[in-house]
Amino acid sequence: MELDNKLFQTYSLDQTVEKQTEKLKAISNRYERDKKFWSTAVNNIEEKIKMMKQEHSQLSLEAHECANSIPDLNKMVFAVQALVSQCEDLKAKYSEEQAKRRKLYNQVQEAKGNIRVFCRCRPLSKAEVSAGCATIVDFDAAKDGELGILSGGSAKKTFKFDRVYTPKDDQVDVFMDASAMVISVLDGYNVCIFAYGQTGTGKTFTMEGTEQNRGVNYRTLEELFRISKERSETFSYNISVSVLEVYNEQIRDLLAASPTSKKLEIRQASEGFHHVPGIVEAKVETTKEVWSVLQAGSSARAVGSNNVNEHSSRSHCMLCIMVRAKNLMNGECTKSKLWLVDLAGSERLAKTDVQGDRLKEAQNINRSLSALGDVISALATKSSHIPYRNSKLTHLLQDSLGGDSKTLMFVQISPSEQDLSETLSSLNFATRVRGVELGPAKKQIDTSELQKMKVMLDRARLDSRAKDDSLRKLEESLQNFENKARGKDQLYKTQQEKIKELEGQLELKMALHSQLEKQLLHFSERLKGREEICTSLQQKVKELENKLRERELLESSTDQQKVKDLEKKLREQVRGSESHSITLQHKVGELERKLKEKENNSESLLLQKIKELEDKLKEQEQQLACALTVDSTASVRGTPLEGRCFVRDELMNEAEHHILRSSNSMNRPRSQGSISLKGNDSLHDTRRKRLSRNGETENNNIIVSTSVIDNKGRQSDPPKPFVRVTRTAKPVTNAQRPFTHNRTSRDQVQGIKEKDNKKRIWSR
Ligand SMILES: Nc1ncnc2c1ncn2[C@@H]1O[C@H](COP(=O)(O)OP(=O)(O)OP(=O)(O)O)[C@@H](O)[C@H]1O
Repeated sequence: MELDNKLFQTYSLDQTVEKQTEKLKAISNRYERDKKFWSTAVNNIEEKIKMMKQEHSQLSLEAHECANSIPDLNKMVFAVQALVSQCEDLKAKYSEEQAKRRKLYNQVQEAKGNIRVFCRCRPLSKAEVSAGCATIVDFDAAKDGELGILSGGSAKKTFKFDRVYTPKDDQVDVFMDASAMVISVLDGYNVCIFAYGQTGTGKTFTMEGTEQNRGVNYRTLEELFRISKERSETFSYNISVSVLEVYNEQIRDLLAASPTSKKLEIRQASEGFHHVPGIVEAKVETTKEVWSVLQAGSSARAVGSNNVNEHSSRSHCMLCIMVRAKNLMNGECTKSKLWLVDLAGSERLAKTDVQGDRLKEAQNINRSLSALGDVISALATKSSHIPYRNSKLTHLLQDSLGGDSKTLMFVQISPSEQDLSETLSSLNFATRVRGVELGPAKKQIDTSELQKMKVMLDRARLDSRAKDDSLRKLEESLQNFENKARGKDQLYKTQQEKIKELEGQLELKMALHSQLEKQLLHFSERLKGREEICTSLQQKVKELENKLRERELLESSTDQQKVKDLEKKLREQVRGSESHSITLQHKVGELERKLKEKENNSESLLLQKIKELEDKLKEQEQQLACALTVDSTASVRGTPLEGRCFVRDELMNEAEHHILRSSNSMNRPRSQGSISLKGNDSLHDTRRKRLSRNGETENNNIIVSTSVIDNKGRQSDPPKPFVRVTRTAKPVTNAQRPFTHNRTSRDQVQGIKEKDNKKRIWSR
């Protein structure tokens, strides 16, 4: 019990310890989790505080800056307003100045003459030098635009031009003077630059040039792009290029992808604007594109010709640069043309020298060049009719030659004495051209753009309104900025408050953290104490278990020994009882036999006794009858009839018992008396001994013997109240059973016999 108690206590202690450990584990886990959480939270808060402090300092700086910058901003706004108004004024002044500049420029141009002639003399070619050709050109007064031709040895013929270029002057020098004329096309004037002269005098060299020494064409376009870029804020330009060739009075598009048989004709689209429908207008935006376009035209010119130089000298190469300009300030749109023409060779061919196609070519060239001369003559004489349509060349140049346009002529001459006549002829033609007085150039305003200009004007108004709005918005944004600054101040204050709150929270959490650590230490100490108790208890339990095992071992060995001894004794007793039962059975058999004999002898004696008893009975009946008469008188006094009957029955029973007792007393001493003396007593003794040892009573055993086997000899289930008895009765050996069984059967037989005797007695 102690062990059990101890075990139970240890078990309960274990359980409590386990629970406590679990609780402690949970607490420690929770603590660890909380610790981690709080440490991360603390770190986060610290970082946030740092960030907020930084933000705070930044915000405070910004707020200070904002506060400081408010008067500056006000100043800036005023300055911006002033600048806007100044800008408007400047724009107006600029446009006025531009107009004035253009007017003055044109006046200068007009003063110089709208047709300007530059004379350029090529150097002697190698062939000419090797041939020992002498130079007939005098460049002494070239800077003053004077050129002397030494015709024969006598006299020097002088020619005056706008510029005279010596063979030493390069392409840059030539273009520098031409560029002023070129810029006019961007201002909306039609311009024509053409090179006139004898074959091989350097027309193509001046206009096209080479890749290393690029000519007027390329440099013109380059300059146009440069100036258009410069003016990109005030003007937008759209530049396109067409390359044509007039050969044998036929126009050929040199930029066309494939040569067509269809003849290109000149059409008048509007007043002062002629064009060739169907020609390619290549839009160029870079100088690289220009060069590729010019190269394409140059290569196309050579197609179908055996001798490139010959072909180029027999056709007019015309480069048309179309400029669409838009003044972004006033919305003025212009559409102007710049013709750059490399004319065919101007040499006069003798009719007898050439025939056939060559003659036709020469005639066509002469016709076109004389048409050009006629046009110039007409322009010089201010004729009402200018014969532009006499040739394709003049027809194409109609818009850009004379009238409202500006013209520049390069008269190319050879220095060689061999080409003297042709040089003089060219110089005379050039002098004639230079003598032409043109009226003031007229700007080619694009009338179709008038509507657009109106729209532009409206847009400009809208823009000015939008600017006003933007100014208002600027003011509003300034106010917003001020408000933001105030809001930032407010935010700064709230953030400071938040920081304080967070610091307080942090302190609280730190205190909680330290408290939790203390709790953890306390719990860990308790846990250690419990663990020590637990280990000591476990040791005790182990000791007790060992003791218990030892005891169990000892007890089991002694019990086994006892059981073995008892078994031995029991076996011996069983053997003794078996031998005894066998002797008893023998005795019973003898007794039964003797009984039968005695029954036979006693029957006569019984009959006598029965008679005696009958007599006695009769006497008693008589006495009873007398007594009944006495009782009848007594009944009158109140004795119940039932009571009398009872007395009678009692008497009868008594008589019966007497008879039975007598009969038994006669039978039993002989039949059962010896058994009770010898067999039963000894059996009872042994049984009593066994029962007394087992703690049972004799009666119980009797009950067992009667309860286990019924009258019919069948074994029935024992009644429930005797369950314990039947269990204790089990050790009864098999040797005893026949005895009990015999005894009961014998009792039954005895009972039956007694009943028969009674019946017999009563029947008698
Ligand atoms: N100013 C110059 N400096 C150096 N060389 C020049 C100059 N002018 C012309 N030449 C050279 O003279 C030669 C003939 O020139 P170019 O072909 O330009 O003459 P052209 O008048 O165009 O002839 P064509 O009428 O046959 O076309 C070329 O080889 C060219 O390089």
